Amino acid sequence: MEIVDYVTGLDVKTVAVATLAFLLAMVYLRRRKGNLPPGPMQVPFLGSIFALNKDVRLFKVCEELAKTYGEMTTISLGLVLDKLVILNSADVVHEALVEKKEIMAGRDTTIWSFGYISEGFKDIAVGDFGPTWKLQRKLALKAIRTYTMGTKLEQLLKSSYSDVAALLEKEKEPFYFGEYIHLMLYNIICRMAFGKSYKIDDPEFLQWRKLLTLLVEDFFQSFLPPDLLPLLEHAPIKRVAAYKECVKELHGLAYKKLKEHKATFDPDAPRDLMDQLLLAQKESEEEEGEDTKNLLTDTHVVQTVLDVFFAGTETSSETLKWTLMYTAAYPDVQEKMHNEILDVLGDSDDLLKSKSKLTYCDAVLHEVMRLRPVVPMSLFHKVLQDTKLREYDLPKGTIVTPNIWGIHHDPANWDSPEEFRPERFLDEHGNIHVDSKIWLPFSSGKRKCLGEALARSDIMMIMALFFRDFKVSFPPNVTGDFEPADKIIDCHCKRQKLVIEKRKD
Ligand code: HEM
Repeated sequence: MEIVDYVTGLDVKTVAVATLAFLLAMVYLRRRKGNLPPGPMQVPFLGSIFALNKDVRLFKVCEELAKTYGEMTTISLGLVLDKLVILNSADVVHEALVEKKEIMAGRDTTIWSFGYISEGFKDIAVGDFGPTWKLQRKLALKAIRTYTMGTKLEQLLKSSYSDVAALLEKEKEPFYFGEYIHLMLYNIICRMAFGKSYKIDDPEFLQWRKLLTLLVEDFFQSFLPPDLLPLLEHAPIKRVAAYKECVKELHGLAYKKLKEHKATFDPDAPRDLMDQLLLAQKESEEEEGEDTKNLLTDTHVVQTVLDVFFAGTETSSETLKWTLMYTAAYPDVQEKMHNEILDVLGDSDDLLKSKSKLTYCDAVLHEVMRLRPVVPMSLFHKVLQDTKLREYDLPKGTIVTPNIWGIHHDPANWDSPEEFRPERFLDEHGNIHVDSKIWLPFSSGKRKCLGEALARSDIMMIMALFFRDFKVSFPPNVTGDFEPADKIIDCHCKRQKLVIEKRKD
């Protein structure tokens, strides 16, 4: 839809002239000269439109461009992002994100919609590198560890799983399985964040789900007019108003939770992630003095919890969806997983102990995440000081990102990369063997996914319970659609039906 369609009540000529003048000024100011890596032709305002319009999925386009431009490609997303350097080879990604990790740890804080939802980039995922981000990340990791290290995660996962398993058992015909996976992951995260056991039809739970799904599935899939021209934030544009309304509702829910938690907070008995963060806030004030007060304000606490929601639910649930798709397509793999789970876990429910012994299941998960990395272009990084990468100069402020999808599908890294072959992750003794330079679904370096341990524990435990109890297959005469959905930066599974039957053994 054209921007002008959104605008009501303004003289179109005035808007057009003002916009054009503003665009020209922006282009002039944002033009960066220098010795950047090569890339496809760019046109004013529209950037690399001719190369990018070949496929809506940026990761697919970048995979193709890498074949022409090699280890690094520079593209332009027009007015939103003038220059984006894509790192295509495993070696270059390592050099940039690991060897130069301090330099590559920034985030672009010019995108209006990200700034709006994060109340001025006060979260971890889009917050720029600096003392606040460091403290926030450290504390969030500490809080998350209280779940991954002990039995807490296992307990809340089991109860979310059993709610969903009861629903799955009722389904006799092929059905849209994705909804159930979503439900389970949202409920696990809600329980972890707020300690609240929602029933599946609880209005508050449904409200969380509705808002997060709307943001991730709709608003974050394209740029909003103020991302192109910040001034448009104040223009009467319907889509911007809808976004603001959605964010307002989300913040309303989150701050209500904060208020409830503060009113009943007991530092000796933290109940959930929000309490853990409040405790960390209190401790850091005591340990490091009043200075840290401004580093971890209530806004930071709320934003950290929202980060866990945003970053943790879609990613894990999409990974599980892909796992079900691949295991439906490879029944022999599924049987091997089932047998391993019976051997290791049996009828017991000691998931924590068993998880590390499920090596074949773990290899399957690695292979699914290689073939379908759900964040295939990572999150964009900002270069914090002038630097060189190979023969190219990357000035301070350049935006770079690893081409995770490309690296996972590159024949230079993987034998027959398009084949689903979990054994490639097993050594001759049957142990997991992973080269972290070429397997990077969680990215690498300073900004590496904060929730990797949590996601992997979560997914492995759900897999153990699910593949022990259920069998998954495609409906008769269906082979499954493995093409990622038409999303710009996410590798999501298309909505489709599966047959899920309770096992009798
Ligand atoms: C299968 C599941 C997941 C995948 C594939 C995944 C992948 C990623 C990737 C590729 C990034 C970008 C890293 C970069 O900028 O280089 C990221 C960032 C992040 N992830 Fe995950 N993620 C997953 C689950 C989770 C979970 C469960 C959480 C919850 C705690 C989480 C929290 C975050 C946060 C907070 C960041 C931003 C880190 C920062 O900027 O410092 N993720 N994730």
